[in-house]
Amino acid sequence: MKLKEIADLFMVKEIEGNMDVEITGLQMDSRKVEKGNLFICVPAIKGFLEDRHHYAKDAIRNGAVALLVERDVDIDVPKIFVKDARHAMAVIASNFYNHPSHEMKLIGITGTNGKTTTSYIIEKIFTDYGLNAGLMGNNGIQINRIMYPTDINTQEPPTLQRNLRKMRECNTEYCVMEVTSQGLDMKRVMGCNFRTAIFTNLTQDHIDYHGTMEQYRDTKGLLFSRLGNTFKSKDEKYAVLNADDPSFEHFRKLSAVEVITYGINNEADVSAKNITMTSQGIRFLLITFKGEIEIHLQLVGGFNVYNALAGITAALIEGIPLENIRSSLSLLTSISGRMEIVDEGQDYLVLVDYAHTPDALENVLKSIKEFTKGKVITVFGCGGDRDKGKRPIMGEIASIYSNNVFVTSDNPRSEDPIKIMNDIEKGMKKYNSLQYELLADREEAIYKAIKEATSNDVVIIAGKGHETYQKFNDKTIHFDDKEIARKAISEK
Ligand SMILES: CC(=O)N[C@H]1[C@@H](OP(=O)(O)OP(=O)(O)OC[C@H]2O[C@@H](n3ccc(=O)[nH]c3=O)[C@H](O)[C@@H]2O)O[C@H](CO)[C@@H](O)[C@@H]1O[C@H](C)C(=O)N[C@@H](C)C(=O)N[C@H](CCC(=O)O)C(=O)O
Ligand SMILES: Nc1ncnc2c1ncn2[C@@H]1O[C@H](COP(=O)(O)OP(=O)(O)OP(=O)(O)O)[C@@H](O)[C@H]1O
Ligand SMILES: N[C@H](CCC[C@H](N)C(=O)O)C(=O)O
Repeated sequence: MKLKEIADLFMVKEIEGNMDVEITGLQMDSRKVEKGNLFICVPAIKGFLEDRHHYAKDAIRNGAVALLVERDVDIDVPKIFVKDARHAMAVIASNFYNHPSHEMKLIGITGTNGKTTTSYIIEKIFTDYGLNAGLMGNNGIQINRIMYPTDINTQEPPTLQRNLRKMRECNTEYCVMEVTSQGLDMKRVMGCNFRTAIFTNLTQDHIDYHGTMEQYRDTKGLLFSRLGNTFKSKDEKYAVLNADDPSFEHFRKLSAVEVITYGINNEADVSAKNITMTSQGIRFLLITFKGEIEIHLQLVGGFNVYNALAGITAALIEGIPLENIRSSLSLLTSISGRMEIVDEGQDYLVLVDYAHTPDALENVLKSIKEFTKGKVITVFGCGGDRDKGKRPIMGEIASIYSNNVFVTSDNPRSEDPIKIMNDIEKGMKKYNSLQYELLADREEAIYKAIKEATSNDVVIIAGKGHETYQKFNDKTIHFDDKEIARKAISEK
């Protein structure tokens, strides 16, 4: 694509230099620039990103041939000046890759918890039905059933649109994408032609970024308000909303498209009745606008009924029969790092889960309480450089529902692990003759928790799920909760 064609995408802009240069790709990280790229100078955002204008020189040195900027930088190369580089980046990326989201059906999932789980449920049902479905989210990018790693959940437009194009080249018909609140705020998915937008739930997280819960909610609402406001189109769009969530009405009002609801307690188009839970899974009667059927999930945790209902609704929209949905759900075993059982033949249950928000931890512990005959032993920590407000709340939740708690480290990043544990401890209360210990070394905490377990107990290792690293101020080390748990069980 010529630089001139890129400049012509904007009404209000200034240009400087030769617009005839050929652009080979788009980049917003000077370290990743390739020869012939356009380097996009996005500004810093809420203290989360370094201002890319500072890296323009590095980018040119590394092979970039032109710059998109919000303000002038003293480098003599062709430049396009725009008012909003993030908006421009989204427009350019979609155009550069020839709007791949218009050639497939895009399903976006937003909410505090349950995005990854719901996306896997959808992918399973769709794939079993013979549809080619890709995934984009926290666990990576899956194209033609191969998972590629990512360092970010909702990707920046140059990577996101490139990956959507790759998916199209591999005949992907559906892309199921996790859409985070930061992603929406940073305009990463602007221009993506979503067919279905799903809302899971809204509880406290990321207040460090958004400032207040209202702002966090309003940002999530963008996924629904941006779905469109016209009905003269062949590709119908749908908002799938959790009728039981307190924010339901807010999102319903924002949606101009058809709203389809799911829920358990409030009236909904897709609902579950007669729910029974064990440590092996969940059974319920599914009631939908297409009929009723008994569902058996091998997933553990009552909250997974909501994730299943959201996924089922997305499948019903695409006309997948109830019998196929039932069969796929019965075959879905655990999802990496989500209530995943670590089984070394021991007579107590060990679960690795990704609960890193108060609501997730509470739901997980409540669910465990429902089926545990013995003690609940919890290992968890809170991330450094993330919402500090959730630390004491999670401390209190862990103390309410556990018999033993090992507070430990979960990616301390630039913070002092001891300080994070102390923040958590402020919320801990001596409920039910609770015993707890602060152990910064996560491996030691897991070993002690497993040593403590006896027959019929449950050890829940929360917060890191599928992650295979631990991030410290000065280094990132390999760390895998499942691996350590397996070792600890077999060495016991
Ligand atoms: C803090 C932050 O947002 N970092 C994002 C950023 O990484 P980065 O390394 O470029 O970060 P930076 O702070 O701008 O730069 C760090 C250093 O890199 C060097 N640098 C930086 C830029 C450059 O052009 N050249 C360059 O040399 C400099 O030495 C600089 O000091 O740009 C990367 C490429 O897009 C992102 O992957 C990465 O997101 C990280 C992983 C992140 O955690 N982001 C958060 C805010 C986020 O978006 N999270 C949500 C998840 C929410 C959820 O799941 O609930 C998400 O959607 O992922
Ligand atoms: N519907 C739900 N309601 C509440 N908690 C849930 C729900 N689904 C999952 N959880 C809990 O949240 C954790 C994270 O689940 P999942 O990865 O599916 O969510 P996510 O929205 O993708 O999270 P993140 O944005 O942080 O990646 C799970 O390990 C579980 O503890
Ligand atoms: N996407 C979330 C994941 C948090 C996972 C937890 N293990 C942590 O590191 O805090 C975040 O980056 O805030």
